[in-house]
Amino acid sequence: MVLKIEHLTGGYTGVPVIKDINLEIKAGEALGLIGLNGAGKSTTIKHLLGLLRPQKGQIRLNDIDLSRQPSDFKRQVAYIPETPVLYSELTLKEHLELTMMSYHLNEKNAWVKAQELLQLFRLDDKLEWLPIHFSKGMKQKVMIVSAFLADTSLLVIDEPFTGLDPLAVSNLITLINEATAAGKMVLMSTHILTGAEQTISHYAVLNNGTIEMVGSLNAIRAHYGLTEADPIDRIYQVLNQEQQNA
Ligand SMILES: Nc1ncnc2c1ncn2[C@@H]1O[C@H](COP(=O)(O)OP(=O)(O)OP(=O)(O)O)[C@@H](O)[C@H]1O
Repeated sequence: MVLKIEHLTGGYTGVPVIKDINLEIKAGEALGLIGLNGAGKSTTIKHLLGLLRPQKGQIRLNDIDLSRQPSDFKRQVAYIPETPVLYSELTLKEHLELTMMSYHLNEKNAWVKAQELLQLFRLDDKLEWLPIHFSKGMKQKVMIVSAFLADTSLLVIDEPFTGLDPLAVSNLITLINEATAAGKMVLMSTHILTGAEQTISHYAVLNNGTIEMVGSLNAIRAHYGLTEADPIDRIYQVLNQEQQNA
């Protein structure tokens, strides 16, 4: 399996927000999408989820083209949004049943996996709860459980670490590492670089709607003139300086 984003130009109106984006994620790889606020990370993700129509370019998972076979493509993709999206009238159990139906999962096998994930995130005794009873972090955990339950080839994760306690962060990192070890692909947008390095194989830096570079953490350090002693988050200061000089 390979995800290919080729010459993607798009956005919300006629004026493109992202321009000529080229990205590739192979089986077993986790790509970190980084960049300042407004750089175009969420817009790229919205295109990848089929929520926005490209002005130019294409997105393919192997030979499945998103614009031509949207249902086949979307069945291969699970998404963990930055802000949890839950139906107020559905219990946790019903949310998981919805995931099982949407992804055509075998219910018996899926419940075995669901129980493991629920236990990991300490939600196993909350199956009858409605979203109103959940804290922000618990809602985020429901999104995580649903996404890993879906067992798709590609996992798209937007700002995964905000709002989670350290135990949940550590469990999420373990799950992502297990997914890539099993040959799945991950695209993760994140501002929190410390910690992300435990899961991410390479990074793409978005700056003002274009990909400025793709590479390992060391390649990024070299590109932006950072030394090994510099905290990796220093990259944001360099990007900010670049924008001010432009
Ligand atoms: N719904 C929208 N309609 C019009 N323009 C939008 C919309 N959402 C975002 N934009 C614009 O698109 C550009 C890229 O925004 P995007 O949300 O992709 O950035 P981001 O890199 O995800 O930022 P952040 O780190 O703040 O989440 C910004 O200039 C933003 O103003």
